[in-house]
Amino acid sequence: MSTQDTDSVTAADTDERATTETDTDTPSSNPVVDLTDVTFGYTATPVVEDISLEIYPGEYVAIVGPNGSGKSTLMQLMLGLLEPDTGTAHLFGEHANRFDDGERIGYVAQQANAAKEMPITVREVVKMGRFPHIGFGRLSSEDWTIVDDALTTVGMSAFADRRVTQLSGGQRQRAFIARALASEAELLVLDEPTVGVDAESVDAFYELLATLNAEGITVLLIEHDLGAIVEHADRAVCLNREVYFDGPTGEFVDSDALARAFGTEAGFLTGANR
Ligand SMILES: Nc1ncnc2c1ncn2[C@@H]1O[C@H](COP(=O)(O)OP(=O)(O)OP(=O)(O)O)[C@@H](O)[C@H]1O
Repeated sequence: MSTQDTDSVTAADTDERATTETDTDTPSSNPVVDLTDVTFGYTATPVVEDISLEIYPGEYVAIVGPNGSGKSTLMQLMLGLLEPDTGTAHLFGEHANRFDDGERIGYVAQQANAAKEMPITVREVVKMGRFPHIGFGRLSSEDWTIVDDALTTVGMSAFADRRVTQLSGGQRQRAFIARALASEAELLVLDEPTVGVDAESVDAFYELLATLNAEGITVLLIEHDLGAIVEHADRAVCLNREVYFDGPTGEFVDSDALARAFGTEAGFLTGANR
């Protein structure tokens, strides 16, 4: 979904907006992520080069590309965790800095890195989602309601008191999505969220993402499984240092971008060589 409900906006509302000098509402057409001519390298050789792309509220975008093609780097540039060598990266209309927008962004890191050693419970993980709102103060009863609602949404209420180290991969990912929901994030960023998650849980996981996206949350993910991307995401950005394709997922698999970006891997990815 990529549009917002504007039916309820009356002509009077529109006039008032037009004449209000201190209008701080963000128009729905403003991009959440806005990269312009971004080039970045860890050394003198760029790993992403001359990337321009915009992601709008409500979109469901998958970044795809072969190993080492710069996907995670691009995501870090989008979030302001890395600074472009040249070009600009904006997040919610400002210089990208994930920490300035902590409450608006839910970041779900790669499964392999997430919570491996965290000796805390699921509820404690989800509670962290409230920290951008309350600092290190105590959670109010309203905050706890938000935490419990987030646990319910991801189907993890029954596991609330279990340590995250004692969860399956899929359950752990749900716990981290619940943390993002508890922070009332507008943008959910997921780096290979289904790595290490069993096949059955993967389907349920994508259903959850679809539900959240239908509720208006912008979803941006890195995913290796092209089948999953075509089935679930609306838009694919295919990267191999440069952008090879940016458009509807349905058009991606049939485009020559797949072969150009992935080379001989392409047949395996689409199942042609299996
Ligand atoms: N911290 C770093 N220091 C130096 N080089 C790095 C660093 N992180 C990544 N690279 C290199 O930059 C290139 C792009 O890496 P990146 O992790 O962005 O690719 P990716 O598409 O996410 O890969 P994968 O699909 O394997 O996770 C690779 O050649 C990688 O070796």
